[in-house]
Amino acid sequence: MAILVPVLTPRPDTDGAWLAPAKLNLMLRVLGRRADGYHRLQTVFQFVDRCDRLYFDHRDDSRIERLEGPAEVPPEQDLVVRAAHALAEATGCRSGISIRVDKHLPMGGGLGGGSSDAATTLHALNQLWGTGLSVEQLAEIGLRLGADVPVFVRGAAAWGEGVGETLVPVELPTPWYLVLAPPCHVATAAVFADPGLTRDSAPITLVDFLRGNAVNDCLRTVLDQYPIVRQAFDWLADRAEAKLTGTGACLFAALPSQSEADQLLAEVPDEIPAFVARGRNRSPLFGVA
Ligand SMILES: C[C@](O)(CO)[C@H](O)COP(=O)(O)OP(=O)(O)OC[C@H]1O[C@@H](n2ccc(N)nc2=O)[C@H](O)[C@@H]1O
Ligand SMILES: Nc1ncnc2c1ncn2[C@@H]1O[C@H](COP(=O)(O)OP(=O)(O)OP(=O)(O)O)[C@@H](O)[C@H]1O
Repeated sequence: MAILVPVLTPRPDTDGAWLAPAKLNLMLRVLGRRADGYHRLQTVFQFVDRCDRLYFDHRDDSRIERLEGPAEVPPEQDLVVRAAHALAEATGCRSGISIRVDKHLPMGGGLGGGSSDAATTLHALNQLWGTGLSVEQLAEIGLRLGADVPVFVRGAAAWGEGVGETLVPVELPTPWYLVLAPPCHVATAAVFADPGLTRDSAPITLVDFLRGNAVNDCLRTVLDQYPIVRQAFDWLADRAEAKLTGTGACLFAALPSQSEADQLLAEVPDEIPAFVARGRNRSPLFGVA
C-alpha cells in the first residue's frame, strides 16, 4: 500500500503575514575549524511558534524595497532585501517587491530571526515571482546569506552538521519553552574567535543527544564575555535546566506544561525580557501544527 506523504507548501496566514519563526539550538558542539575560519558544528535545531511577520506587496517596477523593519538595520543591509536580491540574481527575475517586516524576535539573540526572515522571503518570492526554484536551490542560495538560513528554508527540525547545511530531519518532543532574552546583542563572530572556546569536541550521535548529551560549547565563552547573560543564566539555572541557544544571548528551558512555563514566566525579573513558546518540529511557515 502506498503511503501518502503530504507535500507542504509555505503560505501566508489568514492575515496575509508570512511567518518567520525562531529556532533553538537544543545542543551545539564545536568540532573544529575549517581553513576558511568557519567552525564545523554538530547541532540540533527545533523551531518554536514565536515568529516575525512578513508582508509582501506587488510593485509595477523592478525595485526591491523594505518599507518597514527594524530601525537598527538599514534597509539595504536587511536580510530580507539581501535574500530578494539573491533570488533575483539567481533566476534573472526582474520583478520588484515591497517588504514589511513586523519584528517580534530579539536580534542577535541566537534565535536566528534574521536568517528566518531571509528564508521566508526566499519562499514567499519564489511563489509570488513564479521563479519555481526547488527547496534545495533555495537552501543553497540561503546558505550564502548565513549558516542558519538552510534549516529555515527546509522547515523541519533537524540534526545539523557542517556549518549547519547538512541537515537530517528529526522528530523530537515538543515541550513548552521559557525563553529569556537578556538585553544585549552577542556578536557570533566574536564568540567563535575567542581563543578559549572549546573547538575540539568529539562528535556524538543523535542517540547520545536523545540520552541527554546536550551541551552547548559556546556557553562558557558567552557567560564570560557577557555578565548580563550570566545573571539571567544563573536565575534560570536555579529553577530549571537552563540552556543557551546558538551563541546567545537567549537562554531557554523546557517545561512539562504551558501552565508551568507561564508560572515561571511570571517570576522572571522585570529587567529580563522573556516569553513562552511551544516547540515545533515543522516550521510555522508551512502552516501545520
Ligand atoms: C551559532 C549558530 O547560530 C548555530 O545555529 C550558527 O552557526 C550561526 O549562524 P549565523 O548567525 O547565520 O552566522 P553567520 O552570519 O554565518 O556567521 C557569523 C560569523 O560567525 C563565525 N562562524 C559562524 C558559524 C560557524 N559555523 N563558524 C563560525 O566561525 C564566522 O566568523 C562568521 O563570519
Ligand atoms: N531582518 C533582520 N532581522 C534581524 N537581524 C537582521 C535582519 N537583517 C539583518 N540583520 C542583521 O543580522 C544580525 C543577526 O541577526 P539574527 O537575529 O539572525 O541573530 P541571531 O539570532 O544571533 O542569529 P544566529 O542564531 O543565526 O546567530 C543582526 O544583528 C542584524 O544586524
